[in-house]
Amino acid sequence: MKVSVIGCGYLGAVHAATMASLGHTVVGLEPDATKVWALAQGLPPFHEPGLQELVQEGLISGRLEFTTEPSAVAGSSVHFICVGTPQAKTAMDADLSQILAAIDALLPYLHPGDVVAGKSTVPVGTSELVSRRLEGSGAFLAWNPEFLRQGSAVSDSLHPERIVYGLPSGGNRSRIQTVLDTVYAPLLDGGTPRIVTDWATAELIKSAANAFLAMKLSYINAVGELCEQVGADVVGLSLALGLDGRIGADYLKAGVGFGGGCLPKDLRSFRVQAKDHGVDSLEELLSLVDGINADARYRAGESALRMCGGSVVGRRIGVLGAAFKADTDDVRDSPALDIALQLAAEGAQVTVSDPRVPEHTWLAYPQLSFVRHAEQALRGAELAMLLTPWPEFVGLDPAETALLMSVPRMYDGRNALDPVAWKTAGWEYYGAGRGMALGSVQAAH
Ligand SMILES: NC(=O)C1=CN([C@@H]2O[C@H](COP(=O)(O)OP(=O)(O)OC[C@H]3O[C@@H](n4cnc5c(N)ncnc54)[C@H](O)[C@@H]3O)[C@@H](O)[C@H]2O)C=CC1
Ligand SMILES: O=C(O)[C@H]1O[C@H](OP(=O)(O)OP(=O)(O)OC[C@H]2O[C@@H](n3ccc(=O)[nH]c3=O)[C@H](O)[C@@H]2O)[C@H](O)[C@@H](O)[C@@H]1O
Repeated sequence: MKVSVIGCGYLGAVHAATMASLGHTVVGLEPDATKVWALAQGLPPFHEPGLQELVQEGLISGRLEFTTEPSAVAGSSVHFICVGTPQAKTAMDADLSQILAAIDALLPYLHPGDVVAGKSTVPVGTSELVSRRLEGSGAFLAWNPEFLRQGSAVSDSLHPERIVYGLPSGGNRSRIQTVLDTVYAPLLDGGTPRIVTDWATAELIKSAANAFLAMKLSYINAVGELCEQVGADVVGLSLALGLDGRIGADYLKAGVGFGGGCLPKDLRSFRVQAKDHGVDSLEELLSLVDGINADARYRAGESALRMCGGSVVGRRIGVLGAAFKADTDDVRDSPALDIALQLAAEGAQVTVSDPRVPEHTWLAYPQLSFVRHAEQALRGAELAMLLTPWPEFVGLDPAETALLMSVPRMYDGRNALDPVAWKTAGWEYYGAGRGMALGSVQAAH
């Protein structure tokens, strides 16, 4: 089947390459000529494990191409909409301008019977809006939200936990479902559960999923704050909670809070949706989740201040990590970057190290120094802050690293280090949600 993917950013580039690997002929449409050039060379413009190989396989097979030319989508049976839905610049709701522009650009090339499948994360009611725009084209609309995570996007796409179709009511429903079943046949045949529902439910499934993950994270971070107050250890607590199958161990790693291009903005968009529809209780719940998350970042800065004796003015701080999580180069709404900026604003001399964040990112932050390797960030520093748990940071040798520092102090914002090993090597160690607790976890089967 020929399919098009409209928007080839973090989601679309992975979706295009995945579709090609499932055997489809794929055209990826992207207005950013630099991204198209890179993708067409088989060199994705961002770091995502396994993506380069998948894109190269697609290009070599002849089934995958990238273009800036909208007419190239003509003849595709399914058009996947993967454009951005960022938070609006002056409000908390989602900015749908990329979606509407993408649909308008698609209209001249749609044929009756084509399926337009929205994958972007959108507020409830967007499908209704988009379907009105498609009127007269003869194309059908499905909302088919995506659940992949950056850093494991390729395997998440090839082995999804579920596939959701939001379909219109009426006679064309089964026809659209058949088309999508054909697209996803290799995954469905492999046993991936498929949920078929209406547009509004599909839209809400995605918002509710991201908000639930955010809620779990803010819950454990708030409990972590209590742990710090009473000298308890949130890491041991999380381990014990996670062994309860009803709770589950995922999204219980306490730290500096969640970030990225999706969880924070989707949480805020969901807040607006709840408020707009008069569900104040949900809005209040989500608002607390958002507030706890902001607080987790703020508390990291406060801990740094405390560890430096009450002021960071002129003090050298080495920050390990800038990306919002490991295995991505993405700094959108990154807690690490936010905390580094907070400390620079307090007067600290902050040097940030990240193995993947592209050099051009730093042009926007002249108040920070940037280096590629941890050693360069930590040399002469009196506080180290581990804020993104890249393996190269987690694997640092505490004794050797202590020699780099003017004072060996570690704030572990991800609880990724072994506090006993670091303290034994002479470090003052402080973990988010565990304070100076010596790692009280002992698990045995
Ligand atoms: N990043 C992720 O892991 C996931 C993202 N999502 C959702 O997917 C959507 C896209 O997110 P990202 O890929 O992270 O954003 P992104 O900003 O990396 O990618 C969006 C791409 O769309 C392109 N674009 C903008 N206007 C366009 C137009 N009119 N026609 C064609 N392309 C256009 C942009 O140039 C950009 O390359 C968002 O709604 C997001 O919430 C959903 C699941 C996972
Ligand atoms: O809509 C999206 O774009 C995606 O958003 C998230 O994926 P992603 O943003 O890639 O990252 P996550 O792995 O969910 O992590 C989000 C944030 O939570 C933090 N986190 C995660 C887990 C944890 O235990 N503790 C923790 O602090 C991460 O460091 C990161 O800052 C969701 O997990 C995906 O299902 C969803 O498709």
